[in-house]
Amino acid sequence: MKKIDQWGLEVFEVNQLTNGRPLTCVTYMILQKRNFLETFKIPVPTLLRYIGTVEKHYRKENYYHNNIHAADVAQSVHVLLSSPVLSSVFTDLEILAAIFAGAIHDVNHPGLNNQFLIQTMSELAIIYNDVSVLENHHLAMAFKLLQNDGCDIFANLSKKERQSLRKMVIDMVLATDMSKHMSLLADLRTMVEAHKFSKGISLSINNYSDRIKILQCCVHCADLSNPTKPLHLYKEWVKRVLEECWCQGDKERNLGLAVSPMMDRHSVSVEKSQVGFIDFIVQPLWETWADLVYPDANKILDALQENRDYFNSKILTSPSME
Ligand SMILES: COc1ccccc1COc1cc(C2=NN(C3CCCCCC3)C(=O)C2(C)C)ccc1OC
Ligand SMILES: [Zn+2]
Repeated sequence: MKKIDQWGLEVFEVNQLTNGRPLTCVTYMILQKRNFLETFKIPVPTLLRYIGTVEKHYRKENYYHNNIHAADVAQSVHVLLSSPVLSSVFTDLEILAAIFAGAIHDVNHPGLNNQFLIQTMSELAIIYNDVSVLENHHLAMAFKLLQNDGCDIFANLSKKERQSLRKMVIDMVLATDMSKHMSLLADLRTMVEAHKFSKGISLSINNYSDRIKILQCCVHCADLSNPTKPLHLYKEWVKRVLEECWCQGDKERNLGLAVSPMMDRHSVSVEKSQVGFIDFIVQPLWETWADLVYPDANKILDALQENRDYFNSKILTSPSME
C-alpha cells in the first residue's frame, strides 16, 4: 500500500491481500493519507461500514464492472488530483467528492450496458426512462446506502457542504456515461485551449462549470485508464472486459437481438478492438488531459503509446491483408 500514491497500483494483488475488499482498503488509505477523516470528521467505523456495504453491492460475478474496478478508479482519481499543476486548484470537498464518485461510480453494475437494458426494456430502463440508466442507478444506490444505520459518512459536514458534495458527485458520475464522451472531450479541449493563453503556471478556475468539467474529465479519465497502466495490468483488464462483453453478446444472441459488434466472441479481434479503442476513445481523451496538466501526465501518455504499439504489433496480418 506504499504505492497508494502511484500510477499502476497492483490492484489485483490488493484484492487478494484484502480477501476481496480492495475498495474498502484503498478508499480508507486514500482518505487517511489526505487527512480527510479528520478534516470532515468521518468516524473510521462509519467509513468502514459504509464503504464495506458499497463494496458488497458491487457484483463480484462481473468480470470487469466489479469492486476491483471501483478501487482502481478511486485510486486513479486520487493520483490524478495529486498532479502538481492541479495542486491548490481544488478544495478538499471537491477532492473528497471526486474520490467518492470514483469509488461508487459503478456500484451494483449488472454487467450489461445501457443499450442492452433499454433494448430489453429492463426494470432499470423503465425506472430511468432510458436516460443514463446505469449511471442514475449507481448514484441512487450509493446515496441510498448512506441512509443505512451508521453509514452516513457525511453526517458531520455542514448542510451546504453536503448539498455541494451531492451535486458534484451526481455531475461526475452522470458524466461517466459513454454517450457523453464526445461532448465532454470537446468541452475539455475548449478549456485547455483557453487556458493555454492565460498567464501563470497553475490553473486558476473560478466558476463551477469549468471546475466540475475538469473533475468530470478526471473521473472519466480514471474510468478509461486501463490502457495507460503497466501492460500486465492492462492485459488483465482486457481479458475481463471482453469476457463481460462476450457474456452480454451471448445474451443478445440467445434473445435474438443483434449482437453488438464488439460483443461477439466469434468475430471480434481482441488486438484490433484495443487499437481502435485507444485510437478513437482513450488517446484523444488522455492527450487532452495531458495538455491540461502538462507535463505531469507525460509518462502516462508514453505508457499508453507503448501499450498501443504492443497490441498493434499483435494484429495478425494475413498475406492477403498486406
Ligand atoms: C470499443 O472497445 C471495446 C468494446 C468491447 C470490448 C472491448 C473494447 C475495448 O476495450 C475496452 C473497452 C472498455 C469500454 N468500452 N466502452 C464502450 C464500448 C462501446 C463502444 C464505444 C465506447 C466505449 C465502455 O463502456 C467500456 C468503458 C466498458 C473498457 C476497457 C477496455 O479494455 C480494457
Ligand atoms: Zn467504470
